[in-house]
This record gives sequence, C-alpha cells and structure tokens, in this order.
Amino acid sequence: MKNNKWNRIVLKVGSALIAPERKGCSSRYLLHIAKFILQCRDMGTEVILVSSGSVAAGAHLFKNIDKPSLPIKKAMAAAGQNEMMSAWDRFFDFPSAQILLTHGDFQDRERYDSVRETIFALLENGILPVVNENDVVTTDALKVGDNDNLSAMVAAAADADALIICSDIDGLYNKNPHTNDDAVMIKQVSVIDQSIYDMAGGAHSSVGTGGMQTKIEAAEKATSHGLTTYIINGFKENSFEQLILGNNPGTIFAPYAKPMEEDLHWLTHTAKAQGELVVEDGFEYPLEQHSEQLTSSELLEVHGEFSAGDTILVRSDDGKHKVKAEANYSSCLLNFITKHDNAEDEPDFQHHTGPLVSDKNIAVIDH
Ligand SMILES: Nc1ncnc2c1ncn2[C@@H]1O[C@H](COP(=O)(O)OP(=O)(O)O)[C@@H](O)[C@H]1O
Ligand SMILES: N[C@@H](CCC(=O)OP(=O)(O)O)C(=O)O
Repeated sequence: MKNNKWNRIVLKVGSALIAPERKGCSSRYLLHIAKFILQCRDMGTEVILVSSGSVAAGAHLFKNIDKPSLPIKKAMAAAGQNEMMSAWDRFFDFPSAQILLTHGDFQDRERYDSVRETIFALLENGILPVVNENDVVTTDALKVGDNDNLSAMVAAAADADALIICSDIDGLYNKNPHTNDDAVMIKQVSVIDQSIYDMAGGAHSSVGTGGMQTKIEAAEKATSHGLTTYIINGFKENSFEQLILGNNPGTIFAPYAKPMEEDLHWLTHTAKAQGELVVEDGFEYPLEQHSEQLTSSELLEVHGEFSAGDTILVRSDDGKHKVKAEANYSSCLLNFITKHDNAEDEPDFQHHTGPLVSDKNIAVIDH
C-alpha cells in the first residue's frame, strides 16, 4: 500500500472465505487475509475487520442445514460467532474485539456515537475491531441484512479512507460470470448509476448473502462518503499482495470528488423510513427557489406509524417522485388531517400545519 497511504481501512470478508464448505472455520484463506491485516498495521494503516461467516461457521453443529428455519439460523450464528472469532484470533499476536451491531445502532444517533467512540478507543489501543451483524437479535425492521452494506456503514461511521470487500469472485463483471460465459470484468467504476446496478445478480454460493447487488450498494454508500472502494477476490493471495503494492487487483470504485454532507449521507444511505406519505402529483424536491413546500393540502395517504423527527418516504401519487426526509408531524396527526379534510375543518388545519417535512435534508430516491 505504498502508493495509497491510507490511515484507516475497513476490510470486509465474506462467508465463503471463513467457512467455505460449512464444515466449521477453515484457515485456508484466512491466513493470507490475516497476513494482509498485519502488513497494513505495520505500515501504519488502522484496520477494522467486518467478518461474515458466523452462520456458515456454526452450521456443522446442527442437523438439516440445507433449509434451516430462522431460529436455527440465528442459533447457528450464535454458535458460529465464537468459532469465527477464535479462528481469527489464532492468527494475531495482538488483541481483537468483537462488535455486534444491528441497523438500530446506526439509526439512533446516541447509539451511533457510542459505536464510533468504541471503535476509535479500540483502534487507539492497537486492538483490532471485528464487526458482524448481531443476527441473534435482529428483526426485519432492525437488521441491515447483509455485511456488504454493514461494512460501508461502519466505514462511514469510522471515517475510514477505503473499503475493501473480499469476495469469492475477482470483482464486478458486466453480468454474473457464473451464469454468463461471456461476462467481462469491469476494472474501474467512476459513477455508480442504474447501468451499474443492472449488471448485478444474486449470490452464487450456498453461504453468501446479497451477491453483487449489495456490494454495489455498499460501494455507493462508501464512495459518496469519500471512500475508495474495492471488490477483490479474497481466495487469491495475490489480490492482497497487489493491494500492498498499491495496485488494483479487482474492481475499484472512485470516491465522489465532493462527498455528501454527513447528515444528508446518513439520511440517504443509513436511515430507514418509518412510514410513507402519498401526496398529489407534481411535487419536486429538492425545492426550487421560491417554490412551495408540501403541506397537508397535498396530502392523500399516510402509511405506517411515525413521530415528528422520524425519517419518512414521500411519494407522489403517480410514483414518479420519491424522497426521504424528516417528518415535521406524527402519523397520528397527519392521519387525523387526511380523515377530516372537509371544508369546515380544512382551513383551520392548513392554518395550523406548516410544511409536512423538514427541507433541511431531502434525499432523492432514484432506484
Ligand atoms: N455482475 C456480477 N459480477 C460478479 N459477480 C456477480 C455478478 N452478479 C452476481 N454475482 C455473484 O455474486 C457473488 C458474490 O456475492 P456473495 O455470494 O454474496 O459473496 P460474499 O459471501 O463474498 O458476500 C459471485 O460469486 C457471483 O456469483
Ligand atoms: N451476519 C452473517 C453474514 C451475512 C452476510 O452478509 O454474509 P456474506 O454475503 O457472506 O458477507 C453471518 O455472520 O453469517
């Protein structure tokens, strides 16, 4: 990494590298990944490891592993997490620390700050943070769901310079190479747009989650925060040797020249919408100068339960525009308004309610 001069990186390691055949952890690939971590630290680059593989590592302890129920999958994660942590530990002569997170830890500002502070304290003391999703406690509403996105959220929270996603494939191809013989590898991506997402297919291995789709989402989260992002083949020792030499062994995603402001980045890439407003067609955000803000007179439907200050989706009735923003009113109040829009009450409500969402930060959703 002579040429890269990174201060801090997040290294994400996929399940296939930890427990390739779901027969417990294997040191086969971890050895050269651990060597890379060691070399980075020797060069003065701080490393945060995001390690998948708890489910794959724990699977061999259970019967009927081919179609495990959700509770069994969580039990596999609980048992496998221990195995995975000890597998990593065997390679290091410095301490490591386990951090298990859910989406809720990023959504809640106080918990988010707490995670950041803990990571910084570990790094300052030379301890390697090893992060995974806390699969045991996650629910659909609370989970990130895949460690590609989790690694990008960790990388943004930890102010890293680069995110390196180690997978079971050389990088991003123009189509899934496992199902298309003529797939061509993409060495560099400067802008992540729909054409890049269209290249992505799902996971191929029995242990991976998300395939290329979630890696591109992660790259978008990270590059928009100013991080260089790589997808590399973690099976190959040469990938890590090339990184150390400052070369690109896989696909590199260029960081945004002008990274997003922190709050807008959080709203766009981290915050989950707690509910949705459907409004009359014709609304546009971000607002042009002098254009009118959305008020309850344009409100058609309210979905979900949310409080003032929560993140919500606002969608035009024709589905053409969709934004994420901070609600200025609770779903309870807005439901009351939509159900009492008779001529008698309306002027009063219009008078008392201002814009439906805060225009401080508006994230336009286009895919
Ligand atoms: N366009 C693509 N380029 C490369 N791989 C792709 C593409 N579309 C789908 N894939 C699949 O994504 C897989 C990697 O994702 P995944 O199985 O989730 O791995 P990991 O465990 O490393 O997260 C590849 O093995 C491949 O089958
Ligand atoms: N939290 C899960 C990992 C989920 C996941 O994203 O796996 P992968 O696609 O292999 O990175 C586990 O430890 O098994």
